[in-house]
Amino acid sequence: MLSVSEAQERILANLAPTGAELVPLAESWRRVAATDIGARLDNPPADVSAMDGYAVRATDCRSGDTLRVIGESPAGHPFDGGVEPGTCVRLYTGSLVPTGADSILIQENALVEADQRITVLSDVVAGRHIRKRGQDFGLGQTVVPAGRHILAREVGLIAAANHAWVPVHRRPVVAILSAGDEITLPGGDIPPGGIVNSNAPMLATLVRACGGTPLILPTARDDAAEIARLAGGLETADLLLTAGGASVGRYDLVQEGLGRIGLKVDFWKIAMRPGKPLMHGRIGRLPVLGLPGNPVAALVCGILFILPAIRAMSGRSDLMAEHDMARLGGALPANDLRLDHLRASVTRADDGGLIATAFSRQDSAMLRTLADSQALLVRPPHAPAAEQGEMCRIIRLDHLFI
Ligand SMILES: Nc1nc2c(c(=O)[nH]1)N[C@H]1C(S)=C(S)[C@@H](COP(=O)(O)OP(=O)(O)OC[C@H]3O[C@@H](n4cnc5c(N)ncnc54)[C@H](O)[C@@H]3O)O[C@H]1N2
Ligand code: MOO
Repeated sequence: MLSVSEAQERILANLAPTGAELVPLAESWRRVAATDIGARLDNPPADVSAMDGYAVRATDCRSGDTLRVIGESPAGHPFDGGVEPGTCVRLYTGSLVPTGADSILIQENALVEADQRITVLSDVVAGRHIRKRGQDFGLGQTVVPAGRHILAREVGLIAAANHAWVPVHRRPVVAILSAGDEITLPGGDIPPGGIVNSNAPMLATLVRACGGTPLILPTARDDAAEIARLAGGLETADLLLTAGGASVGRYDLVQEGLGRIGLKVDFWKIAMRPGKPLMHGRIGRLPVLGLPGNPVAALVCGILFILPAIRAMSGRSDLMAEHDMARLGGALPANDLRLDHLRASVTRADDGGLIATAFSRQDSAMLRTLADSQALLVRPPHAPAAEQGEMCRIIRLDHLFI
C-alpha cells in the first residue's frame, strides 16, 4: 500500500493554481494573492508626527528655551509655511511635519505661556517622534507577494498601499458526490437501513474552510450508470470528490461508474487509518478523489488530501495542515503499518504545553467523538507502544476551522 506522503505527492503533482480574478478589498479576506501587489504610494506619504506636540528645530530646543508658536498643523491640514529658528508649529499625531522642523517636542514637555509662546521643559533629541516618509514601504515596492494568504493584516496593508481591488486566485470549485442506496437527506424520514448523509454537508464545510467553493451533487444510488450520469459534465469543476462506495464490497461501484466516463485510476488504497480505501485518479483533466464512506475516514482524508489540494489550486505554498507537538495524556499501544490518526482531546498543562489524550473508541463512523476532538493524534507506521507523557505529533482541528 502507498504511504500517505507518496499519496500526497501524487495528488499534488498535477494540480495547477486557478486563474486570477479581481475582488473588492473587503472580500479579499482568506483569499490568496494571484500576483505581487505593489505599493501605489510611499507610506507614510510624507514625514509625519508620531506624537501630539510641537514641530521644532532640535538645535533651538534645549531645556529652558522659549519658542514662538507660529501656527498649527492639524492632521489633514498641513501648515502653509516653515519653522524658522526660535519658532515652532503646534501639531498632532499624524500631522505633516512642516519644512524646517526636524524633531517633535511632545506637549508634556512644553509649558504654554502667554502670547503664543512655549517654554521647553526637556531637551529634544534630533529626529525624535518623526515618522519618515516611506519608512513603512515605498512607492512600487511589493507589499504582498503572490501566493500570500490574505488575512486581516494583509487587508490593512493592501488598503494602506492604496488598492480598492485585489487580484486573487479564483476559488477552486469542488464537486461532491455521495453514493449509496442507504443515504437520505438530513431532516427527512429515514427508511429501514437508511443513514443520513452527513458526509456531503461536512465535506462541503471542509471545502469552504480550505478556501474552495463546494458544489453538492444529487446523491447517487448504488448503480454504476447513475454514478456515471451524475459525475458527467463537470468540466468547470476543479476537483471531484466522491464519498462512499470506495471499498471492496459488491455495491462499491464508484470506480466502475466513473470508469464509464473515462476515469483513469492513479492509486487506490493507502497505508493510513482511517481512510485506507482512498482512490485518486482523473477524468480527462478533472482530478478525482474517491473518499471512504465512513464519515470520520472521509474527514481525515479531507484534512490530509483535500486541504493541501485546495491550497495548491488556490495558489498557496504552505500546503499541509500544520502539526504541533503535545505530550500524551495516556499510554498508547504499538501501531501497525498504517499511519494512524486518533481522535483526541487537547488540554493545556500548567507549564503551557499541550496534552493530547486519545479517545478510547476510535470507530471511523463515530461523529460525536470526532466533534468532541480538538486534534488528530498522529501515530507513525510501526510506532512502538508509548507511555503517558511521551511527546507526540498532533493536527489541531480548531485551528483549521474544521
Ligand atoms: N472486507 C473489507 N471491508 C471493508 C474494508 C476492507 O478493506 N475490506 N475497508 C473498510 C474501510 S477501512 C472503510 S473506510 C470502509 C469504506 O467503505 P466505502 O467507502 O465503500 O463506504 P460505504 O461502504 O459506502 O460506507 C461505509 C459506511 O459509511 C456510511 N456512509 C456512506 N456514505 C455516507 C454518507 N454520505 N454519510 C454518512 N454515512 C455514510 C455507510 O452507510 C457505511 O456505514 O469499508 C470498510 N470495509
Ligand atoms: O478508513 Mo476505514 O475508516 O479505516 O475504517
